[in-house]
Amino acid sequence: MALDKKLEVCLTPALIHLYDVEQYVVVIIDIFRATSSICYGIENGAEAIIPVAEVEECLAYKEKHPDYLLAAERNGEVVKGFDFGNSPFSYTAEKVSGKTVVLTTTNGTQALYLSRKAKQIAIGSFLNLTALCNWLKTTNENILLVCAGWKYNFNLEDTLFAGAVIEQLKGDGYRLDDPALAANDLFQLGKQDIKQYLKKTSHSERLKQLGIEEDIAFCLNIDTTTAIPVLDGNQLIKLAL
Ligand SMILES: O=C(O)[C@H](CS(=O)(=O)O)OP(=O)(O)O
Ligand SMILES: [Mg+2]
Repeated sequence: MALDKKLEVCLTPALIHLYDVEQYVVVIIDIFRATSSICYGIENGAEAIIPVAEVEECLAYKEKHPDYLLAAERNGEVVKGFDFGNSPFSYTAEKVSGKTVVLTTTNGTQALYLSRKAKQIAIGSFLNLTALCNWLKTTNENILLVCAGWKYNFNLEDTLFAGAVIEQLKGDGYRLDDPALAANDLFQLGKQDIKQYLKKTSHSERLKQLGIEEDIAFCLNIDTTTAIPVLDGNQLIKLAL
């Protein structure tokens, strides 16, 4: 089979300048917790989630749209005065159905901003893993998996998830780069028990100290949703299939 499409991994947003993102469908990955919460919110009927890089940008939206919900998180905590932060439990149908949410987080929304010129941007998490992969297979495009990492550094959970995506796509005519091969090798190490394997991550430790271990377990549930959030203009909406 001719390997005519690229399947690559950007291990941290600090490396995004190495890629010509316009040539790729980009998948943003921030397992703990931004992209898991976005997938859950869109699945639960949020009309749109508007990702912004800075807290101040959230506030500017509220002036024009008093009905929007404002979500802001920094260093794992809800920013004072905001409706909620980055916990998936804030994105239930009761809270977000029919609503537009403006969201800024420490890592995930930064990765999104830096990838904004991509051919198309989709949001990935363990929650929508198989739905995402099935759709990616139909795009017939080069794919770049962008790991949000932690403060521009590498992290295990986002890379392992990239490896899980590669597991479903490899063999479909993609040419993998070395980061993609490494991510898939990491997935082989952790796949028997992902929750156990990722217990050692520094982010699990941070969230545990904040008393939000349930968020970690929730973000590692596999295939509990099917919605694929995609960027349309400046907002994330459910991809119409
Ligand atoms: O809210 C989170 O889980 C993290 C916070 S941090 O990594 O501890 O700063 O933000 P995210 O943008 O979802 O990685
Ligand atoms: Mg994160």
